[in-house]
Amino acid sequence: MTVLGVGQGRTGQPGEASTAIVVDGLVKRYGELTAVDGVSFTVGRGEFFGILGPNGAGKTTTLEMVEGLREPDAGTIRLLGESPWPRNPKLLPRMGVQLQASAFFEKLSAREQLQTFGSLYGVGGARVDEMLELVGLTDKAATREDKLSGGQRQRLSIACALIHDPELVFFDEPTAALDPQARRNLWDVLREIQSRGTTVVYTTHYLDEAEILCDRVAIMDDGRILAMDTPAALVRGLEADTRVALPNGVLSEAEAQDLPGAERVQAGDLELVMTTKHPATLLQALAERDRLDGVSVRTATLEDVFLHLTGREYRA
Ligand SMILES: Nc1ncnc2c1ncn2[C@@H]1O[C@H](COP(=O)(O)OP(=O)(O)OP(=O)(O)O)[C@@H](O)[C@H]1O
Repeated sequence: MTVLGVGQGRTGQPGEASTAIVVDGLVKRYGELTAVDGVSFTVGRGEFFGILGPNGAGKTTTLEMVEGLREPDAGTIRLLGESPWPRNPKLLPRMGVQLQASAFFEKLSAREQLQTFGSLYGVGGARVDEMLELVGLTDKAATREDKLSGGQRQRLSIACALIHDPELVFFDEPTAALDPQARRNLWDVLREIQSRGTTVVYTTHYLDEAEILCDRVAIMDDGRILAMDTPAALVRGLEADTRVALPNGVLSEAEAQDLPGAERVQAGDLELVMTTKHPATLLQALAERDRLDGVSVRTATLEDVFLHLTGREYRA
């Protein structure tokens, strides 16, 4: 396992000032079950850090302990240099936690929800408008929260978590149960939040999404972190083959076998699949022969990393 040290993420500046979170040896038991089993990680300031894993991996329990909502059985947590447990009032203005949509105040419009949350921190007015704009809800400002779509409600709950301009925000599965388009819209919002310098810690069971959004990820299973690094480094560490496929009829099997870089060739019903450790060589050879029509290239993903780590297919 490769573990990046303090501040070696986006900031590249090692040292205490660049550290937002330090978690060491976290344990949580529910009766016989050890839901979180010795979890340690560090998040640098400004980093977008993802905790990934299938259902029941222990992501939410970990997040709730880090947020100060749940007491750990063992281990230590420092958030912005402070301990979040027992409830630490000094941290509250500096961190944001996305509440479940069910925690909205009843019968209020999107704008009123934000104003109400804002008033708890003494902010309002322009900041409310700015947040509506950030999450793309300006034209829904007057709409009651229970009349918003699932994606819009998620975006409103993200805006509520950000209303007081925290240094650090936590999102627990913000894109769960959204359709693909709504998920993508939310990715833009999450990226924008990060580009403003906010540290983001989020959980997801969508590995493809984490690969796109996160600076670093921790892959969890059965209460433990199995690997932690940038998505690219985790995938690179597999040294997996690249799969280059052409629709049938573009190239014969014999021609494919003669191509430089094509290590294995498999003729299927619909396509011819070549696997290679040298995709550039193989693609160049195909280009020279003018055989790139309909080509598809698949490199390894975090799902392959999960398979490699656990020996089983990833099931979100
Ligand atoms: N309050 C609780 N009491 C007893 N067991 C719990 C409690 N909360 C969680 N668990 C169990 O602890 C394990 C980890 O749950 P957790 O919710 O942290 O996982 P998760 O990775 O967030 O999963 P999901 O993606 O489904 O939310 C699961 O087996 C769950 O059933």
